Amino acid sequence: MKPFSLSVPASSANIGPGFDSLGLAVDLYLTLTVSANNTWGIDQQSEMLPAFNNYKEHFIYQVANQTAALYGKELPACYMTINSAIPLARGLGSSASAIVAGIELANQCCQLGLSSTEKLQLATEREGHPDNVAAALLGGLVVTAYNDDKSIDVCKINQLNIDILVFIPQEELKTDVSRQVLPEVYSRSQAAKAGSIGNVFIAALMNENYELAGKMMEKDIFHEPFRAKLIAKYDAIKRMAKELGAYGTVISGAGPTMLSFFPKGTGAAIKQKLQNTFSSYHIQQREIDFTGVRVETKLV
Ligand SMILES: Nc1ncnc2c1ncn2[C@@H]1O[C@H](COP(=O)(O)OP(=O)(O)O)[C@@H](O)[C@H]1O
Ligand SMILES: N[C@@H](CCOP(=O)(O)O)C(=O)O
Repeated sequence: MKPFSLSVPASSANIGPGFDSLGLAVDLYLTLTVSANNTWGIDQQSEMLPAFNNYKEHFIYQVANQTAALYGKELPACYMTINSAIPLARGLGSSASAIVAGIELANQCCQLGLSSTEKLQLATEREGHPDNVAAALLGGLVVTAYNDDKSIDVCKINQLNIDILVFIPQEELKTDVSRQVLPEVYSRSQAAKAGSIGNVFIAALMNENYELAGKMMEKDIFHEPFRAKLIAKYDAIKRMAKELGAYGTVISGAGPTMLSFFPKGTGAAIKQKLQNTFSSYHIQQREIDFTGVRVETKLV
């Protein structure tokens, strides 16, 4: 096996009304450098990454091992260096990136020849929803549907002429905890309204009508009203971002990170003003990653 490296972007799911459907790939990366070895070795170079005692406990190894086994293969022993700039449990898809990395690790090490569709299928089954994993795999803004037969339909939007700010707090919020506050059922009128808001949101983005898209972003019915209470400065961040010209501000994924869309070219100056007010948050301007997972075999 030739040495290779993998990089997988972070992702922001939902973007307001697209609960479990929309995902936006952002330029924070999980990276793996992998080479064949006599025994397994995992070297984590980022303090953010979760501690482990034995390689068999490592989440990425487990996903890779399970993927290889599904295709009747055994994962060969590797030495793997892992780095990450994706904060854990903040609503930026760290678990989705780790799942995509594990699947790609097995794909490369065992020469599975998996297609994008197969990778998306495996990753969605592991994560439970396709929004983050589709963005991490494909890049861009993905619009997904997870069908009753477990197949996934996906469209990718590559044209977004906006600046993006993310507000990352110090506190973690696990996705499973943040899903527990959501209702099991919605009435027909709520579902119809929530669906129509999502439809207008995507149509407005396609028309580059960002004012309308921003208005729709902030009208979600599926999850934001229930999760807002889990985020300390939810209302204050939305209010100030709007005053400074944001099209719209939403919870990133299951939270607690928030994300704003701003007119192109305005993000950098506005970021500074917001950072001065919300000093407990790490506010970053991020770019959209339009590529998704990358594999590089020409290592120096
Ligand atoms: N690179 C990684 N290596 C190992 N485990 C990871 C990695 N990234 C994420 N995880 C696991 O996923 C958990 C976070 O998942 P989750 O609660 O869904 O939050 P999010 O995906 O929004 O960051 C972490 O606490 C950790 O258990
Ligand atoms: N659609 C999911 C997205 C979770 O994203 P994460 O980045 O918080 O894992 C949800 O809203 O629960």
